[in-house]
Amino acid sequence: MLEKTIQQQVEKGTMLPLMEEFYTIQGEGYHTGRAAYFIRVGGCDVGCHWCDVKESWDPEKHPPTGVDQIVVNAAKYSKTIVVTGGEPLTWNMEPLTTGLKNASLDVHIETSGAYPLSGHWDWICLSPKKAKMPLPEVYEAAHELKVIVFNRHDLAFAKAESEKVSSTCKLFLQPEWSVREKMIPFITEFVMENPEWQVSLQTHKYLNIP
Ligand SMILES: C[S@@+](CC[C@H](N)C(=O)[O-])C[C@H]1O[C@@H](n2cnc3c(N)ncnc32)[C@H](O)[C@@H]1O
Ligand SMILES: Nc1nc2[nH]cc(C(=O)O)c2c(=O)[nH]1
Ligand code: SF4
Ligand SMILES: [Mg+2]
Repeated sequence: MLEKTIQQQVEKGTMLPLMEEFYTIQGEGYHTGRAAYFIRVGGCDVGCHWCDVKESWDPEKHPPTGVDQIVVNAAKYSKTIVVTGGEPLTWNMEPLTTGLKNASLDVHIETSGAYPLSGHWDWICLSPKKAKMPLPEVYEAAHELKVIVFNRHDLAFAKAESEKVSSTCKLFLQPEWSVREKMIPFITEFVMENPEWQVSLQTHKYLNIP
C-alpha cells in the first residue's frame, strides 16, 4: 500500500529519487564561479561511457523524497538552485520547480535534453549526447549549449548542435575530464577560430570542491 503511494507520487513528480544535495560553487559553463545549491536527482538511461556520476543512474538506489522537503532545505542555503542528476527530465519537474519558484529562487537545470521538457526554469544548460539526442523543444528553450569534447569529432558535432539552438544561446566546449590534457589544445584552437564559442572547464575539480 505504502509502496504504491510512493510510486504514484514519483510518477507525478511530488516525490523524486534524491541522490544528494550540496551547497557549492557552479563549476561549469556560463554561471561558473557562482555559489549555488545543487539538487542531484537519480535516474538516467542515456549511458555516456565517461559519465562522472554513474552512481546516479539507477533510481532504485536513491530514496524517494518529497519535493516540499527538498524545497525547504534548498531555500536555507542559496538563492540559486541547480537541478541535476542523473537526468532530471526523466521525471516530471513541475512540482519541484513550482515549489522552488514559489520560494523566489533562481532555478537552473543541467540536462541532456533527451526527455520532454517539464518544469519552470530560469536557466537551461543543454549538454547534448549522441546516444540519445535532445528533443526539439529543449534546443529551442536552451540558454546555454555545453558540448563535452571527448575526441576531435566532437568539435564537428558541436557545430552541428549549435545550428539547432536559439540565436541567443551561449555556446561552450568542455573537455571530458579524463582526456582534458589531450583535448584542451583542440578546444583552444577551435575557440580562437570560432569566437562565438567559449571554453568551459570543470573548475570544481581543480578547486577540490563538490
Ligand atoms: C552528470 S551530468 C547530469 C545532467 C544531465 N544528465 C546531463 O548530462 O546534462 C552534468 C554535466 O556534467 C557533464 N559531464 C559528465 N561527465 C563528464 C566528464 N567526465 N567530463 C566532463 N563533463 C562531464 C555532462 O555533460 C553535464 O553537462
Ligand atoms: N561544482 C559543481 N558544478 C557543477 N556543474 C554541473 C555539475 C553537475 O554535475 O551537474 C556540477 C557539479 O557536480 N559540481
Ligand atoms: S546524460 Fe548526464 S547523467 Fe546521464 S550518463 Fe550522460 S552525463 Fe551521465
Ligand atoms: Mg558534476
